[in-house]
Amino acid sequence: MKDITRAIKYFASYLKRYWMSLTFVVIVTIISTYFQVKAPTYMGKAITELATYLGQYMNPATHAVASKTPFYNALIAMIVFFVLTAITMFISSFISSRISAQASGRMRIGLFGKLQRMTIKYFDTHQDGEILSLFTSDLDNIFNAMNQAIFQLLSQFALFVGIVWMMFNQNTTLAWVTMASTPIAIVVAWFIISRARRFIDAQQDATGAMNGYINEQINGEKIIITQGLQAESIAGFMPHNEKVKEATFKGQVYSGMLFPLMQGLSLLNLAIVIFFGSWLVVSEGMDKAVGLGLIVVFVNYSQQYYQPITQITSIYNMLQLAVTGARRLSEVHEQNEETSPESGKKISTVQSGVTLENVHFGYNSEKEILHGVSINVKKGEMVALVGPTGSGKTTVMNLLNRFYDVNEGAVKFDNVDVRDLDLKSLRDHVGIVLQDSVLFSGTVGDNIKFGKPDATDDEMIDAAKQANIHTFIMSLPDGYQTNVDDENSAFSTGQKQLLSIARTILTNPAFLILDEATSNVDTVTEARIQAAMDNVIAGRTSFVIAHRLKTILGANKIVVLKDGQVIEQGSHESLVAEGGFYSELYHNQMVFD
Ligand SMILES: Nc1ncnc2c1ncn2[C@@H]1O[C@H](COP(=O)(O)OP(=O)(O)OP(=O)(O)O)[C@@H](O)[C@H]1O
Repeated sequence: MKDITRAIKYFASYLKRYWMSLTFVVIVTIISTYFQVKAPTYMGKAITELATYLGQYMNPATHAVASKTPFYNALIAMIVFFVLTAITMFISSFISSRISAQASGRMRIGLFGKLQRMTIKYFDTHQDGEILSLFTSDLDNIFNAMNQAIFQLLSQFALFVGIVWMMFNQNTTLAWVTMASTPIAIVVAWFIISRARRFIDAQQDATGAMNGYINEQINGEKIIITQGLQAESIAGFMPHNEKVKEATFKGQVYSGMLFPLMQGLSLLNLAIVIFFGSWLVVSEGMDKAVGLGLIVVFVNYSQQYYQPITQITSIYNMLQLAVTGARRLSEVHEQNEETSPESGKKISTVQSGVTLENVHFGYNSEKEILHGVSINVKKGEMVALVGPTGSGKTTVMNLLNRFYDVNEGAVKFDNVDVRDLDLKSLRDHVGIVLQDSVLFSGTVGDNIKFGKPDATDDEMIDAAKQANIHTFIMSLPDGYQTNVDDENSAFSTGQKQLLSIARTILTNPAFLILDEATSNVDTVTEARIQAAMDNVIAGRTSFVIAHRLKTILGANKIVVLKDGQVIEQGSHESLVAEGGFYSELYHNQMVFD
């Protein structure tokens, strides 16, 4: 019930701007239903008039006065009503499709916009596939429901009410006879739908598990090939496929049963209606022509009567999926967004330095990761952070850029707490080169200009030269115009890092964070990256997280982090002389290098 309230709120928030169009759809649907349920009465009238005409025509006494005009009039009225039904249905379906497309378009924009305002925590705690499925399966389910189910629900409900109303208007006894089998129809439809739904749910679960397996195997394809495990991989796939096949088949069997069964029930009902109708006509001594007309009218209503029951029960599944989708999207919209203070201080450069003051931090309340960390980076200095894996180096970087807020203590730029700084201004002046460099679709030039789209070509080339990547770019078929998606220009990890350094150089950040930018590359590329890093660091206040200690020998200060605490800090020489943890780390690495 909570889900339904949430879904209604979600739909209402997007649909309220279309209230005029929606009201129009409701009115047109009611008019359309009126035409649809009224048409059979003219069909009945046409039959009555035809029977009357034939009676008069056959009788020599009335032969001369027999006229087909009333029959033709009723026939024309019937056709007009059928045509009007079709036209109004088309209008209503056209407008509701437009509303659905526009509303789901807005939902998509709303979701994408929301994601752009979300905290890093959200992305750290949700898988890519999970986020992507909000756009693919959830929004699709919502669109389908809005486009088909809601319109269907409205029109079928109106049809049901209209038919019942018209039947009672025409003949109460026959109306009850037609409706007598309703409970059976509802129970049958409900049983089949709930069985089918169980298998459809099982099918979705099995498909999810199968996709997970495929994803894992594709990611590990290199290991599978090198270890010759292809046959095992296929063997592991088989049970997943089998489960999907079974559940799909059973689901289809049940949902496929619904229409034939309802059709059968409807035909049985038709026979009952004809039987009782004829009995009624005879027992009430009705006029032959009127009685015939009445039976024709009820034959028609009885056929139409089952349609809403079948349709409404069969769209239940679609509605259920849309309710789930709306709940999942509402949950995203309820997530915290990044906050920037009302009139946050703006920064343009680093005047005195960047400091962490007695910082305590944990990603969640159960586990503290940093326990009172204090680091001071003076203006123009390069400070390097080293420490074993899991010691909290990346966490420090996350706090410097305000991806997360500290629990205790403070991160300060020129003695101003980052929480008091304008967030955009902070991000504009902090440049980051991450461990995994990402290229966006577009050209090499677009990628370098990503952070500063209005940069001139000369500025772009200058940044690429400083990043040691210009010569490589010029060797590509289209130089800076080369598309990064082009399969002939696949970029190595090192080249991606150099492009990412060029991108950072172009934004000319006041404070620079380099996160393990030299891991995963060969020694030649490492030397090029080192030179590029030296260029980007020169004259800037910077903070480097490095695993390869020789890349940070020139740092003004090295801070050693262990288990979330600073255990040593000083210059390379002084730390080596101290003979502590750093000294041991350095000598161990020198052996391997
Ligand atoms: N998003 C997160 N949510 C919860 N815990 C996290 C998150 N990111 C990191 N951690 C935990 O915080 C601790 C410090 O991780 P961090 O990534 O800062 O270490 P690191 O020194 O950068 O390690 P490495 O050298 O391996 O990159 C680890 O115990 C890790 O499991």
